[in-house]
Amino acid sequence: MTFGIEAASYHVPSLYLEIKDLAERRGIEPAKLEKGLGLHKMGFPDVHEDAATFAAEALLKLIKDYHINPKDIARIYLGTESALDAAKPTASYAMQMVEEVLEEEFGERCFRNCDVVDMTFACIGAVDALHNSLDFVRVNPDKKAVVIASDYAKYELASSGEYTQGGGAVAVLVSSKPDLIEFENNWGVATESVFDFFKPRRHFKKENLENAPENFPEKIEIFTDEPVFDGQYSNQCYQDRIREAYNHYKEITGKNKPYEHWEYLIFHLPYAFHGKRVFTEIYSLENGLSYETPEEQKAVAKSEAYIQFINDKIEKSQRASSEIGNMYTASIFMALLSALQTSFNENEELTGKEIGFLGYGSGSKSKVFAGKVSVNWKNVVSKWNLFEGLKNRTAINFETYEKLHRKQLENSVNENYKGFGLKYVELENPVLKGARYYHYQK
Ligand SMILES: CC(C)(COP(=O)([O-])OP(=O)([O-])OC[C@H]1O[C@@H](n2cnc3c(N)ncnc32)[C@H](O)[C@@H]1OP(=O)([O-])[O-])[C@@H](O)C(=O)NCCC(=O)NCCSC(=O)C[C@@](C)(O)CC(=O)[O-]
Repeated sequence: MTFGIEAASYHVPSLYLEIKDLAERRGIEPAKLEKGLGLHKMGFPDVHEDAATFAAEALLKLIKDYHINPKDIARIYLGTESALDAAKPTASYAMQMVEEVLEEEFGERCFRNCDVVDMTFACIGAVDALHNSLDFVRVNPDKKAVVIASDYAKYELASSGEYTQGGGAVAVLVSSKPDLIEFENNWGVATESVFDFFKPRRHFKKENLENAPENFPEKIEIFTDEPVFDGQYSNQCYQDRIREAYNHYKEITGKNKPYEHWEYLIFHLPYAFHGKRVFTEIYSLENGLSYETPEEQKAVAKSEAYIQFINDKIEKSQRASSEIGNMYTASIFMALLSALQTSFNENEELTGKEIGFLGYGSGSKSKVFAGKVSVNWKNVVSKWNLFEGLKNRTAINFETYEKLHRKQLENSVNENYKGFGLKYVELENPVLKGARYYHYQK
C-alpha cells in the first residue's frame, strides 16, 4: 500500500507590492532584491484577510476542486506560526468558515466528527503536520486527513526582513490513494534550540510608556506578528540543520548521494534563491570540493556544474516564491506546486520520478524526506493554474502598503472582495472580548 498526497490547492493574499517599489523607497538597489535574492512581487493581505481566511480558502478550494465529501475528512491539521489566538486553534476558525459555506450541500456542522488542531514549529509546522498525518493514514488506510499550511509573514517596517514578507496557504489531502506524490517513510531529522528567529511575548513597562493611563498595569506582555530575528545567523542555522538532517537521511536510508536521484529539490524558501544559495555546502561535501573560505564557496556557487544543477533541479521550484514571497509554513508546499505546475505547462513526464524535500523551521529543526510522483499527477495539477491565478491579484502602491502594515486602514482595499473575510472583532462584550467573526461574500 502507498501513502501520500491525493490532491492539493492553494490560496494567496489578494494584494501585492512590486518589490522594486519597496527597494526604491528604502534606498536598496532593486538588482540586489531581484537578481540577488530572486524577489519580484510581495504578496500582502488586505484588511479582511489573515491566516484563518487563507486556510479556509485553500480548504474550500480543495473540497470543491476534487469533489471531496467533507464528512470523509477525519482530521484537519494546520501548520501555522501566525495563530490568531494562543488557545483556540486557527484551524477551528477555518473549519467553521468552510462548514458554513458547505451547510446547504452537506448539512449542519459537516466537520462535527473531524479532529482539528494547529501545529507550530515556525516554518516547519506544516511538514510536521504532514509527517503526523502520513503516520495516521498508515495506521488507518481507509481514512483521509487534510494538512493546511497557512501564514502571514510580517516583519518590522524598514528591517532587513521587510523584503522577505509574503503569505498564503496550501492545503493537501493525505491518504492511501496518493494521486500526486507517494512518500517513502524515511525522515532525516535535525533539531537544535536556537534564537535565530522567534516570536516571544514582548514585555512593556508602564514607566517606559508615554501617557499611560493611571490604571495601566505596571508591566504587560503581548504577542506581536513581527519576529525577533538575526538574518545572517538564521541563514547559518538553516544551513547547519539541513546538512545535519540530510546526513541523518543518508544514515537511515543507506543511500549514497541521494540528491543525485532527485528530479527536484524542494526547499523551505524564505525567499526564492535561498535553497540554491545554501545547498552549495552539501553539494561540495558530496562532491569532495573545498568549502572552507568565502572564495571557495563562491567558486562552487559560480561553477558551471552547479549552475546546471540549479537549472535542472531547483529553478522551477523558485518561480512562485519570486511572485509571492515567504509563506512561512506554506513555502515548501508552494515550491512543490511551482515545480510541478511548470513541468505540467512544459509537458514534461514526471511519473515515477523521485523528489527530495528539505524543510526548515527556525528555532530550529530540519526534516529531509523524499517521495515519488504518481501516475495520476497531471490530473491533480490540472486544477491549479498557478501562474495564471497569481495574475488575479491587485497591485498596491507603497503608501497603501505602509498603511496596511501599520493597521491604519479601516476598510478593505478591495471592499467588494469575493470569499472569506474578517467581519469584526468583538471588543465590548467582556465574555467574548477578542472573538473574531468571519463571513463569506459571494
Ligand atoms: C534573508 C536575509 C538574511 C538576506 O539578507 P541580506 O543582507 O539582505 O542579503 P545577503 O547579503 O545575504 O544577500 C544578498 C545577495 O544579493 C547579491 N547582490 C547584492 N547586490 C546586488 C546587485 N546589485 N545585483 C545583483 N546581486 C546583488 C549579493 O551578492 C548576495 O548574493 P550571493 O552572491 O551571496 O548569492 C534578510 O532578508 C533577512 O534577515 N530576512 C529575514 C530572515 C530570513 O528570511 N532568514 C532566512 C533563513 S531562516 C528561515 O528560512 C526561517 C524563516 C525566516 O522562514 C522563519 C521560520 O522558520 O518561521
